[in-house]
Amino acid sequence: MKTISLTYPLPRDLQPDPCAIALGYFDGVHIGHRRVIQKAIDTAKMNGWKSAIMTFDPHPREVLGQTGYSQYLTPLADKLEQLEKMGVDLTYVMRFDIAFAAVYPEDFIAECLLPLNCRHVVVGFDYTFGYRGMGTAQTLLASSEGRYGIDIVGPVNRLGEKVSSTIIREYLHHGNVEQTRLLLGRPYKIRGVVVHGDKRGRTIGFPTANVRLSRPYLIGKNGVYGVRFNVDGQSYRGVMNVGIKPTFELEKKEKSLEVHIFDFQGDLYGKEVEVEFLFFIRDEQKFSGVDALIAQIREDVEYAKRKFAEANV
Ligand SMILES: Cc1cc2nc3c(=O)[nH]c(=O)nc-3n(C[C@H](O)[C@H](O)[C@H](O)COP(=O)(O)O)c2cc1C
Ligand SMILES: Nc1ncnc2c1ncn2[C@@H]1O[C@H](COP(=O)(O)OP(=O)(O)O)[C@@H](O)[C@H]1O
Repeated sequence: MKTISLTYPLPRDLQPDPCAIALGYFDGVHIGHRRVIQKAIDTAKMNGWKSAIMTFDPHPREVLGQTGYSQYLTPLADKLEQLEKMGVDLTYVMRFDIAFAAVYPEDFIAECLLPLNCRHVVVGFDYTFGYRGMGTAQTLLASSEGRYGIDIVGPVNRLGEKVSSTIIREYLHHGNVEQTRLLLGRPYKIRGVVVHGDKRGRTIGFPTANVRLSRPYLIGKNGVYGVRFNVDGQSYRGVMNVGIKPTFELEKKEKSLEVHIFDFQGDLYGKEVEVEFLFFIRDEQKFSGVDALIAQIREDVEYAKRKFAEANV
């Protein structure tokens, strides 16, 4: 997949091949997004065009000063990875800045869309674009003048609701990672690097790989999770604590992610790893002492092993 970064106004020397393009922010690349993206891929294939995506970075809400959008389900690099996996030929990453936010919908079509040589545009039914989000699928229809075809993809529903990045974020805030998995079509996954912790893990019999996030991921509810831990091309099962380790009353109340990996021995410091959230086990707790914590971690491990075996994940 080719990735092209664009800023508004677009350069004049673009001479792209004809394409079918899907428009959207696509945080998470969830099953609703996939329907839109797949439509562009299929239309491109049928017509001998390139399949293309136009996405934006950073999130409009981050730029327009609304809160709550500095953490993502798929930070840009993860989004690109998912799009590539789907077989998209070309992704345009449009920088979302103040100048771009002020572009009227009709000008967006004339100045940002048509220069990309798009023959077909695919959007979700509730997609909005341009200044104050005033542009809709209807605007695209009204402005096409036969220059491009349009597909408007209807809502994809799951678990009784319209699949959306917002609802997935809410699920993560409640620790509902199994529901998240259904809506994403894959487990929620973060990437990071293993860093040094307080070296306490090994003294309590449960060494933990402390994972420092490489990208701005949304981390949901504090608590203990059953996870898959991927490193060096190998995949392991394990349990992860997300939280501030209240038992130890540490000065730094920073959120940490620590994975105890089953059937693993070795040194992981400095390694790039992936953690997939598979199921929630319990809330993080403050224990009366280390012995109570160790007893509980033993139970967590037993529970997780049973659950892994039952679910075969
Ligand atoms: C499965 C699991 C569950 C944990 N649950 C808690 C908890 O509920 N409360 C808590 O204070 N710490 C909890 N911890 C964190 C331990 O306190 C932590 O792993 C230990 O302090 C080691 O820290 P270190 O890696 O910085 O040396 C848990 C750790 C694991 C692996
Ligand atoms: N089964 C295991 N799970 C997690 N880490 C392990 C395991 N076996 C060995 N390790 C190594 O031990 C380190 C964790 O030991 P720990 O005492 O908890 O130290 P730290 O406080 O630096 O995390 C990991 O970063 C990794 O290099």
